[in-house]
Amino acid sequence: MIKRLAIIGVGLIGGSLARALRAAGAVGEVVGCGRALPNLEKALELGVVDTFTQDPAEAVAGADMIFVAVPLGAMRGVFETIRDHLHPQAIVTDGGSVKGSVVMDAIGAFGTLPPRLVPGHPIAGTEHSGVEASFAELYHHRRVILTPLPETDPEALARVTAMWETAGADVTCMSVAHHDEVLAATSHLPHMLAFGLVDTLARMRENDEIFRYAAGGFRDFTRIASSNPVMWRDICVANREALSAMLARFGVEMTDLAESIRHADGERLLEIFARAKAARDRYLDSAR
Ligand SMILES: NC(=O)C1=CN([C@@H]2O[C@H](COP(=O)(O)OP(=O)(O)OC[C@H]3O[C@@H](n4cnc5c(N)ncnc54)[C@H](O)[C@@H]3O)[C@@H](O)[C@H]2O)C=CC1
Ligand SMILES: O=C(O)C(=O)Cc1ccc(O)cc1
Repeated sequence: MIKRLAIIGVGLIGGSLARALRAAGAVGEVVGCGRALPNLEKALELGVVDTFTQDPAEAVAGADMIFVAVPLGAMRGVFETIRDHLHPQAIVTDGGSVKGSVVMDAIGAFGTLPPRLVPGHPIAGTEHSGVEASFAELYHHRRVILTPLPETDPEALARVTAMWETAGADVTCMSVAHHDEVLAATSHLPHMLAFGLVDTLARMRENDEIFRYAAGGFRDFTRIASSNPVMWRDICVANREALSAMLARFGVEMTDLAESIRHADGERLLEIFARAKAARDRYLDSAR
């Protein structure tokens, strides 16, 4: 049971956690904190938070659990603002999509990694932002990755694990570096492909006509290109090393595919498509 939960950044991710914990009766009071007043007023009106403030230092006062769910570029500033206002037993965790940058931001702000800081990442979301997009079931049967460090307090880790499980999630732990490499491949690269494809087509002269004749495959593939540009700029910058490596690798594979097409190498094309179909079918089976 969390007595006082401070949510810094009451958007899709922060708002959904607050809703889930409230629905489970696992939280006493929820204090929301953010920069945009209309979003905080909406959070209050929707019953996602009990009170709100625009000052993170005020939000964390007396809180036993603090969830930071702001864009990655705002993490360090939030850590610096809350640093001197945390209760000694308070646990700080976050939902940022990259973990190496959050750990570096925490070390930069606190001087050393606080033992009661548990870096985390829910592998769940949508292309929508803001508290109005949040919903209590977002984390049901979805994975949450925690990346504790050797200095992380086991009791803090256990409490954050229990919090996510109460929200309906399955919790996995892994190292910061492994997290950032895996997510570069499975989440950050696909978002780059969607953004890149839609931008390329949008800049072609005939784009009105092209979009008019786009079929379901285009819609499925490009849904994530509607995601928040600020959030994705921050993810790219924060995970630039792993993402650049994945993009370079993918570029080589695309060049190979283009060559096979140019040479009408049907055998090679069948080999690539059959391997990809089998892999996706296996993924869907295991995700069921
Ligand atoms: N959108 C998604 O599908 C997922 C996002 N994430 C991560 O979760 C975090 C939050 O993302 P969303 O909830 O989607 O974004 P969002 O845009 O819905 O919510 C972010 C909130 O943070 C507030 N904010 C921005 N700067 C702030 C600051 N300096 N101080 C206090 N509040 C501030 C904004 O006003 C906004 O209400 C990001 O770090 C993102 O990488 C993680 C998993 C999935
Ligand atoms: O909308 C989708 O399908 C997503 O992939 C959402 C998402 C975005 C960022 C994350 O770090 C995790 C999940």
